Amino acid sequence: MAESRPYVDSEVGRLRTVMLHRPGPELRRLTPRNNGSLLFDGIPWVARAQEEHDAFAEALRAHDVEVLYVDQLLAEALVDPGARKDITEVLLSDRRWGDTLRRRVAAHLDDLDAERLAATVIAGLAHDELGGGAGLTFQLMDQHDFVLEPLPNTLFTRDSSVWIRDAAAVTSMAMPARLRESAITGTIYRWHPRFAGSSSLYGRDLEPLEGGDVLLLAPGVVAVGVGERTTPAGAERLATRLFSEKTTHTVLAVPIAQQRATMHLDTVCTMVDLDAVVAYPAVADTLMAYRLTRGETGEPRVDGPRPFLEAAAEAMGLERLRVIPTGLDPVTAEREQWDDGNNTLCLAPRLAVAYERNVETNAQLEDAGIEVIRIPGSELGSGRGGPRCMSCPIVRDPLSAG
Ligand SMILES: NC(=O)NCCC[C@H](N)C(=O)O
Repeated sequence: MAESRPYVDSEVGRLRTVMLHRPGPELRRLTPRNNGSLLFDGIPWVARAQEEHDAFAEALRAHDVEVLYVDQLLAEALVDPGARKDITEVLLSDRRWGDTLRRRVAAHLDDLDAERLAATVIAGLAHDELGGGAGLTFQLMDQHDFVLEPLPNTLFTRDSSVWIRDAAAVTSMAMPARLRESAITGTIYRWHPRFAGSSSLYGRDLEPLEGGDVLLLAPGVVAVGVGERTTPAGAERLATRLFSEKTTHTVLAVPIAQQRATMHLDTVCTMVDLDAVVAYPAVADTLMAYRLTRGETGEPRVDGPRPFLEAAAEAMGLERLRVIPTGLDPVTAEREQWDDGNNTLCLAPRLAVAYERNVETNAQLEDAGIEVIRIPGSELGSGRGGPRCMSCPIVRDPLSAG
């Protein structure tokens, strides 16, 4: 069967192709010394995390979703010398190194074939992998430190790029620990033959914007969370770019508290049907939205704020947006929100993947007519992300006519 071109215009159109990353050696490099700065809340049991991830991928395949893997796509892209040059430049731009270490790392990377280079980009480079003769900076490094930090959050493919219709927005990551991830997606989309000719909506050097904050509420309507990761300027820049494409009429900028539990909009609210979201009531009910529409001067026109759920329904042409709450009592709701109960991945309207551990939220979803595909996530969840965070949709059936 011919490969479909990338196209995503909603959160709920039938999912056809998705990009995942199976956790690997980069997770084995999490230690109690670095897990905080690498944005993990604990030290995952890697073999179990891989089993859980395989179960996720299998559940998707069982529903006829094609699963692509980041490391394979990157290795395939890196066969092209241009891709190799691009990614090597990013790796060598570390300002902590002097010329000697930079030359030593460059020589090391040069010796790697495409597959091993892709693996190194993700897993990083440990001190003892480089050997001697790398100068003072290298000698004074703690042997437990990494010359190139690992990227354990590659697992959360949602954040480093977003497809909006047929264009890729390679995002600009806010946290230092994740900066290199969008160099990976940028390299894949620019150099991998599968994505040849696709246009680019955003870039890794622009104002911070992460994919977990971007919700495609309906064709032409995009919500962007603004908080710990996405800046107001990032939301505004994305809106400007989308309006110039003429396919988006409304962007809702939604301020969210700048704290870990609500790091992205998709940690408090995701779509499960054409007109329904699962949401953490303590936050969702109080969210406000600024509405951005196409202005005459080319700059977005801003109005509001007004309640998000109301503004969303209006922009989507609905009387109201149904809200399925996370958990029943406030304590359970808070626990299940923390464990990504709101972070579901819709495979089609009323069909969503969710972590099995969020028992109450899943029951609420089923009561509301949503079919829930439960997956284990005890180890995967230690990075604080659920099925939506762990998936980057590349092809969904369109909801719009054109
Ligand atoms: N969209 C998401 O909420 N992604 C989860 C990202 C988790 C990751 N450990 C982070 O802190 O960035």
